[in-house]
Amino acid sequence: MPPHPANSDDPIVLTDDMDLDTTPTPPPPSSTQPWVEKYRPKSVEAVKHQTQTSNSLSAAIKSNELPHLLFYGPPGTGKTSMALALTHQLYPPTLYKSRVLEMNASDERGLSTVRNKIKTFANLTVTTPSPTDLSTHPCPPFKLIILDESDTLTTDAQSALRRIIESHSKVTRFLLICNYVSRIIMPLASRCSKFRFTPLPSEAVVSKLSEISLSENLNVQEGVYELINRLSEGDMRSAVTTLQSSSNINGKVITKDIVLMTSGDIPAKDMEGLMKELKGGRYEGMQREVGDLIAGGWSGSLILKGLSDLVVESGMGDLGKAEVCLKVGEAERRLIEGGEEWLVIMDVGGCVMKGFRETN
Ligand SMILES: Nc1ncnc2c1ncn2[C@@H]1O[C@H](COP(=O)(O)OP(=O)(O)OP(=O)(O)O)[C@@H](O)[C@H]1O
Repeated sequence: MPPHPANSDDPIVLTDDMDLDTTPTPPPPSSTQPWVEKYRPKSVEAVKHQTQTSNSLSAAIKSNELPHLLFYGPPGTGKTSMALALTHQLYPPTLYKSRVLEMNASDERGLSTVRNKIKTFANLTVTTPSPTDLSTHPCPPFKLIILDESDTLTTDAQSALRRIIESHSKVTRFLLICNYVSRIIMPLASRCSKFRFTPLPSEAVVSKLSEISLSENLNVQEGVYELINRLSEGDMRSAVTTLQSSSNINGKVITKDIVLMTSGDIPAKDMEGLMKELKGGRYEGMQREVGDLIAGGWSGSLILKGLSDLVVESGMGDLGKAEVCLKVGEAERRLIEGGEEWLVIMDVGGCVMKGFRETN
């Protein structure tokens, strides 16, 4: 393929490798489908916790008017789900392909993609909706381009995108999705209404997991939801994936041990011995327990994670906890630099022991 012209105002040339077919591939049978897809919210109202955003978008759907949008926030908080729900509520299925372009910028980060694929789609003429289409969907008089992971676009590509947004605003709206809003250049960000997605609180995670468990007929044992919530740290994708992986391993019965096994964390009972020795201030016991964990195949970084989680939940004083957190940070760095695992963990263990001693 010949190189694309450097000037963004040059004519666009359609080439064979310019794939504008946005027809979704048929989903796999629901039994093999990843649950994150199977249970993806179908409407903006069904996206949990991001209430301000859902309310604003519901109003936009009713008014049939939409500004350019920028969704940003940490992974697994519902940005892509909200964008897809919005487009499916706006456009009838028959016109979806000609009105909506879904792209992942991290696959195609360069200037030529922005200039060609996006600009070509923005220039396409659209068919007029039939009365039936309009009876079920608002079908606004503009196309919509969803650009996921747009913070991975190069600065040049973002500048080109800004110019395209300016010149095509009458017929095309853009919906940018990213994790880091600070990586979007100001002239682009300032043209969009920004919506911040925040990590999901435990009620939202537990509610979603309960809905899935009910639908999948799972027998979820006590404490499992709370454990998955803690492990997923506000990331719903991670929470749903952990539940599905646990079910893949153990069928319909989900226990805390299975969850821990799939999450890769050290089971609490394996850390209990070490915590007992640390609380009791027994140095030799600590040496033995750390040796056992390492001999059991657990990596230094997992032992540190398990240790810091237990310390944070323990009754140790705040000052002691703060010192342990600093020590763990330093220990992680030493491990990355090739420090000897046993020595690094023993050093943290000494700090934990001191924290408990000073608390008592
Ligand atoms: N707020 C939410 N309410 C309900 N389900 C959610 C929510 N957020 C995420 N999920 C679930 O997690 C899955 C992944 O969410 P989604 O792809 O929307 O996250 P994202 O914020 O776009 O993440 P990333 O930044 O990694 O692309 C969805 O399929 C859905 O099942």
